Amino acid sequence: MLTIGDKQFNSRLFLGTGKYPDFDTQKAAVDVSETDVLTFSVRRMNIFEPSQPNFLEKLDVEQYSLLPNTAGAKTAQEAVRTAKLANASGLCDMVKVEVIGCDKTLLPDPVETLKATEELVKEGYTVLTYTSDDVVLAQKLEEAGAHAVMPGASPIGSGQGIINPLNLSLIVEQANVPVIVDAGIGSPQDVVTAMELGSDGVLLNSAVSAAADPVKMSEAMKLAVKSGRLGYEAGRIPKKRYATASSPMEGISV
Ligand SMILES: CC(=O)[C@@H](O)[C@H](O)COP(=O)(O)O
Repeated sequence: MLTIGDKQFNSRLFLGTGKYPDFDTQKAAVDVSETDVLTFSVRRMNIFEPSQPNFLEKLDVEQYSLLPNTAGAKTAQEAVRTAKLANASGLCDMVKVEVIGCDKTLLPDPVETLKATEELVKEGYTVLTYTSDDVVLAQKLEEAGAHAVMPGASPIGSGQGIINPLNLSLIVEQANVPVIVDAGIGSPQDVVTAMELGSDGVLLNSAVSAAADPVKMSEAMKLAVKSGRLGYEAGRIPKKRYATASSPMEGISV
C-alpha cells in the first residue's frame, strides 16, 4: 500500500493519459495497468465545456484518483492558477506541480517549482512535485510541504531511462515522503531499476502510449513495478569481486 498525504493506493504505477493512438487503446492500456492514479494536463481538458471532446471520455474516471498536472506552466503563478482551475471544476484536491524552465529539454524550473509547491501546500492541496534529480532541491521541496517528490529519470518523453541512479538513490535515502520517479522512462528495465533503488512508485506516459503495442507495454510496466518492488523488499545479495560456489563443498565427505 502506498500512502501520499491522506490518500492510499494499491498500485505503485501512475499513468499518463496523453499521446495514445486512439481512445480505445488508451482505455485498454489503462485497464490492463491496474493503476489507481491517472494524470492529465489541465490545459488540455475542456473543463468548462462539456460539449467539447474530452480525452478521458472512454475511461470510467470514478474508478481512479485523478492527478491533474500543471503542464504548460512556466511560472509558479501559472501553476497555482492551473491547479485552482482543476480544483474549481471538482476534479481533485491532488495536483502534480510541473513548472517547465526550458522548452528544449522540458526540465523543471527549480525556483518556480519550489514557489508553486509552497503556495499550493499552504492552500491545502495534496501536492506531488515534478522535479529534477537534484538531491538538495528534493529536500527543499519536502521541507516546503510536498506530499511526494517526483524526480525525473531523464527528460520528459525522451525514453532515456535513469540517467543518474546515484542521485536517485540519495533522494530516496533522505526522503521522508514518497519518491515517485516521473518522466523519461523508456522500458520495463528502467522501471525495475527505479523500484529496486527504493522509489515508492513510477509515473510514466510515453513509454506506454507511444509503444508499438501500448496494451502489452502497459502490462509489462505493471509487472516491472511489482517485480522491482518485490526485489527491493527482498534485499538483493551484495556484489562480490570473486566467485562463490552456488553448491558449497564444505562438509561433503566424498
Ligand atoms: C503525463 C505527464 O505527467 C508527463 O509530463 C510525465 O512527466 C511523463 O513523462 P514520460 O512521457 O517521459 O513518461
